[in-house]
Amino acid sequence: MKHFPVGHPDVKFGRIGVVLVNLGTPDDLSPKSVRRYLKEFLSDSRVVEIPKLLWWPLLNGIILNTRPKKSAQAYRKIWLHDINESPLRHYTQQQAEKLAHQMPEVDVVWAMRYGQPSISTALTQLQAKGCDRIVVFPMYPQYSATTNATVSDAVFDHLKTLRWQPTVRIAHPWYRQEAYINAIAALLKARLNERESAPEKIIMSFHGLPERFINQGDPYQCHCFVTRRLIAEAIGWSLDDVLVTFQSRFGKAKWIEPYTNATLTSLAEEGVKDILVLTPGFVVDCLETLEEIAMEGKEVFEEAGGTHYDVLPCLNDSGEAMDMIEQLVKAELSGWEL
Ligand SMILES: C=CC1=C(C)c2cc3[nH]c(cc4nc(cc5[nH]c(cc1n2)c(C)c5CCC(=O)O)C(CCC(=O)O)=C4C)c(C)c3C=C
Ligand SMILES: [Fe+2]
Ligand SMILES: [Fe+2]
Repeated sequence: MKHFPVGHPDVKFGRIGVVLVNLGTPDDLSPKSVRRYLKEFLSDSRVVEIPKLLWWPLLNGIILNTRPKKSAQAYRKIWLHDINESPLRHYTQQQAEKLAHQMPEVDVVWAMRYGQPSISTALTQLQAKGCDRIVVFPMYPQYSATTNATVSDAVFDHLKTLRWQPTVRIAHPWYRQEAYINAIAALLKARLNERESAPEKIIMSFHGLPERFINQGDPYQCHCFVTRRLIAEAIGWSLDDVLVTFQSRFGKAKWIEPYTNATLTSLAEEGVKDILVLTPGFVVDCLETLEEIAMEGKEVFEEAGGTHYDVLPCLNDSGEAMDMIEQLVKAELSGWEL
C-alpha cells in the first residue's frame, strides 16, 4: 500500500538487494581496454599512495604507455576465448546468477570496482527494482584498504548523488568465518585425497601489498595469517608445512614478504620436489592465479629443480563456493525481515 502525496514520484521500495563486488578486469584483449582498466585502477589513491604530482607523470607518461601491451599478452594466455570473456568477470557473473537462484527472496546483482558494470550501475539497478536495503558484498575474504575500503568509497560516492538513499550494509571481512574456511578446506582435502601421495609443502599465495600499508595499520597481512592457520587446522596439517607467501609485487617499493617466487625458488633449491599451491585470497580465478601462479610459478619452481607443481583452482562458482556465499550473505541480512 503506497501513501505518496499527489505529485510524488512513484518510487518502488520494500525489497532487499545484494551486490557481489569484485575488482574489475579489462573488457577485451586490446591494449586500449587494458589501458582503460589500468588507468582507473592505478589512479585510485587507495591503491597507489604516491602524491599525485609525482604519480601522474609516471602513470600517464610511462606505465600506461608500456604496461597495457605487456598485460594484454598475459591476459591473452588466460582469457576464456570461447566466450570471449575475462575469467574474473565470468565467474563473478556466474556466482551472482547462481546466488539469485538460491535466494529468490532477494535481488542479486554483481559489479566491478573498476570497469563495468560499475558499483553505481548496480546500486541504481537494485533501487529500480525497489530495494531499499542493500548488502554490498566485497569478494575479498581478507580486508585491505586497497580493496574493501575502495569499494566502500565507490558505494558512498554513489549515495552522495541520491535523495532517498537505501540502507546499506557493507559485509564484514570473512577471512576467519567457518563457511569460508570449510569451503577451502573441502576443496583442498578432496585434492589431497585424489593425489597418489601428499605434497611435501602446501603454499598459500596471497596478493601482496606495499609493506608501508601494513605498517600504517592495514590488517591484511594478519588476516592472511589467520586464514592460513584455520585452513591448516581444518585439514590437520602442521603450520611448518603450510606456508604463506605474497605475490604480484608492483613497482619498486618493498612489499610484504616472503615473495611467492623467491619461496618457490628457495624451496626447490633446498630439495623440495613436490608442492601444492593454492590462492585462498582470490575467490575466483583471474590473471594473478592463472598466469602468475599456475603458469609462471610452475616455471620458476621447475627451473630451480622442483618436479611436482600442483595448483588448486579458486572457489569460483563451485557448489562449495555457492554454499559459502549464501551463508555469508544470509548472516549479513540478519535482522532485516524479508
Ligand atoms: C599497484 C598496486 C596494487 C595493489 C596495492 C594491489 C592490491 C590487490 N590486488 C588484489 C587483487 C587483484 N589484483 C589484480 C590485478 C592487478 N593488481 C595490480 C596492482 C595492485 N594490486 C595490477 C597492476 C593488476 C593488473 C594486472 C597487471 O597488469 O599485472 C587482479 C586480477 C584482475 C584480473 O583481471 O584478472 C586481482 C583479483 C588484491 C586482493 C589486493 C590487495 C590485497
Ligand atoms: Fe592487484
Ligand atoms: Fe600479476
